[in-house]
Parts: sequence; C-alpha cells; structure tokens
Amino acid sequence: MEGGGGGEKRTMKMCCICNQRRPALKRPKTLQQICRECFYEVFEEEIHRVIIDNNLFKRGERIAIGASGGKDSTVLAYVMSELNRRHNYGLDLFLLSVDEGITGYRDDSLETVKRNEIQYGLPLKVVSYKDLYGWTMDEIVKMIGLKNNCTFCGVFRRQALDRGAALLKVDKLVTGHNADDIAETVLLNILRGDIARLSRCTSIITGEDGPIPRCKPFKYTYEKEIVMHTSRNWTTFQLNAYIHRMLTVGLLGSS
Ligand SMILES: Nc1ncnc2c1ncn2[C@@H]1O[C@H](COP(=O)(O)OP(=O)(O)OP(=O)(O)O)[C@@H](O)[C@H]1O
Repeated sequence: MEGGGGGEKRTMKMCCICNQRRPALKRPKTLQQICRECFYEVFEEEIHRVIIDNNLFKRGERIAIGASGGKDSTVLAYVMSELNRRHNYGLDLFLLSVDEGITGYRDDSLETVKRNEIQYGLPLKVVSYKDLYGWTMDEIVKMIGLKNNCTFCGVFRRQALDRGAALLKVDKLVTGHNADDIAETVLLNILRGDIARLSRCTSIITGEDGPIPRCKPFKYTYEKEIVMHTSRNWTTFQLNAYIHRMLTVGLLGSS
C-alpha cells in the first residue's frame, strides 16, 4: 500500500497464509503472523493430520470425549465434531463428564458441557463421585483435609472415566491433554526418577492393554494456541466466567 505524504512507500503486512487479510496474531508454534480465519483452519487441520498419521480412530468406532468444561476439552469437543463432519471419519461421538462434587467449580463447568451438548449435538453422559463411590469430593475434603486430596481425586477421576466409558460402550476415550501437559509430566517423572512412567507418558495412545484405550489428539498442540482457539466459540462472558472459576479454585495466579 502507498504511504500518505513524503512519497515514501509503506507495505501493509498481510497474513502470511492467505495474503488477503491483516494478521490478527502471531502463532506461538511457528511465529507466523496470520489472520484469525487462517489460524482456525491450520490449527484444526494440524489436529486432523495427527489423527490420520497416528491412526487414532477407525470408521464406525464409538468415541467418548472426556469433557470437563475447561478450555482444552471444550476446544477438543468442537474440533472432534467438526473434523468428524468435515473429513467424514464416521465416528459416533459422546461427551463424558465426571462430576467430582466440588461446589463452585465443577457444577459451574458442567454448565459449559451442557451447552456443548446442545451446540455440537453430542449426547452427554455425566457420572458422579457421589453415585459411584457414595462421597462427593467436598465430603472427602471435610474428612481428610486439603493435604493429598488431589491424589484421591486423580485416582477416582481416572476410574470414573473408565466406568463412564464402559456405560457408554465406547471403543476409546479422548482427552484434552496438550503438549504443555505432557512436557510437565515428563519433567515430573524425571524429578521422581520414574523411568517406567517416563517412557509411557509421551505416547499418544495409552491403556491399550486396559479396559478403554485413551488418545490425546492435542499431544502436539501448544496450550497457548488452544486458548487462542477458544475465541472461535466462546463469548467474552464465557471466557470471563472460566477465568473467574479458575481464580476461585486457585488454578490461576491472580496477579
Ligand atoms: N471432570 C472431568 N470429566 C471429564 N473429563 C475430564 C475431567 N477432568 C479432566 N478430564 C479430561 O482430562 C483432560 C486433562 O485434564 P486436566 O485436569 O489436566 O485439565 P486441563 O488441562 O485444565 O483440561 P481442561 O481445560 O479440559 O479442563 C481434560 O482435557 C479432559 O479431557
């Protein structure tokens, strides 16, 4: 584009993919300056490539999406239903949520999952700690205090997801674990000196010898890009409500 006065020439930077629209962001993964539309497109098609290159699914399979109502699994639910339709995978998709019984946290995020059920037309199954184990997480914390409660919760949730997947009679469970989560797990396993887990924790499919294999289609996806992708479907209100929830339970720093 020609600049105004002085006869000097200024070039307006364009999206490096379509070269038609102004860039709206710099991709954390590639540092490319691209427009929003191209970002959604390349983000989703990269997940498609991961699914195809790793043979994650077979036509006709029933797949449960572990849906917590958080950013990762909300974007995962959208991307899975979109790619299933766009590339005709032929999968039967379900949303599976575990209600741990944490007041002010999971009850709020389950509202997001219920919205996704309607938005994406995916059947939702909710399994609760109360129904499965007779205790909510709030009741467990009252008994044992805050120390070690995450360990209990993690073990219970894992089992609850398996129980829910069995009720839905699915072939596989997909979760929203992303590249940052996996890097964190690798570091933890190094610090713990847990060689067995260290070799397993980076696999894109785990639990093939257990009741339900688990897949991580976001294994190569940066958390920052998942946050950027939420703008495709989340309103500012939903984003603010999510941040508020995270601050309430101390999963985000307030500074
Ligand atoms: N209560 C739950 N019900 C169903 N699936 C869950 C639940 N909690 C976690 N998961 C699954 O495990 C993945 C990783 O969970 P984690 O607790 O690490 O949350 P996260 O990284 O914040 O992800 P999200 O943003 O989706 O909550 C989630 O993306 C989701 O697929």
